[in-house]
Amino acid sequence: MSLEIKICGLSTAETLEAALGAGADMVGMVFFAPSPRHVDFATAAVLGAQARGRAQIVALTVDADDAALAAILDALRPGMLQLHGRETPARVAAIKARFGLPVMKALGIAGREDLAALAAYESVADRLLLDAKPPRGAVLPGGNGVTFDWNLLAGLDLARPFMLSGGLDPENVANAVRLIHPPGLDVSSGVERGPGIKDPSRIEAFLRAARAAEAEGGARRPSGDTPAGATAIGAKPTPPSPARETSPS
Ligand SMILES: O=C(O)c1ccccc1NCC(=O)[C@H](O)[C@H](O)COP(=O)(O)O
Repeated sequence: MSLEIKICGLSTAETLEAALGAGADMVGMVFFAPSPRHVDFATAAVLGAQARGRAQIVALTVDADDAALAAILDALRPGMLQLHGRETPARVAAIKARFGLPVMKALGIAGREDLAALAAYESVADRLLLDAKPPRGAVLPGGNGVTFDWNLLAGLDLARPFMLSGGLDPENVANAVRLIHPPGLDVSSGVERGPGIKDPSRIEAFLRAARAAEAEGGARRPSGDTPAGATAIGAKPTPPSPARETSPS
């Protein structure tokens, strides 16, 4: 399976077009009012029509109830739901049963202990999004531009595909691909020129860098086979790049 790349938090026709034109596999729209990337239903309907048939459309929600989910689905008509709140495995299963869409569950990773939650979710979700845990005091559960120690995922072998997420950008994504060979990548802040303001040139640069690293390293390797240029898996943890200064507007 080739590397799947999601550009998240798109909110304008111009930046959505940049992501689609640059070959994004998935495009995410955020339905979370405190986010600078939040889209209203009218905008969602327009962006959904623009993206349909060109990439997987992902609706991103946070602890939304069934009525809110139904309204979002009616507006955006997504192909996938991303649950980025405290949804339990049972809630994930209930949403799948109720709405009949593939579900990607986001999980926050800060330390090895956070990997314990993966098993319960990989049995109910179609895909996992492994994001950095929000920094203390963060307003948003995601989209914070913060990385975590990617070495924590060395040799990770899940029953479901996962997307590496959190603080990725055009400058660091190649190393993430070489180190982890993730099945998927997800980015939001790292392709913006300010909170919620996507930058077409950074979207294009991110996709270009990720695809080049994928071509260089090929498909996912068994653990222990570290390609040249990458930090040896299991070596001294790669210090996360400094959290980007992002503050929700
Ligand atoms: O992006 C947001 O504003 C957001 C708000 C509330 C919940 C989740 C949110 N984003 C989820 C994503 O999938 C982001 O792409 C992911 O957290 C990575 O963000 P970043 O570190 O900025 O690349």
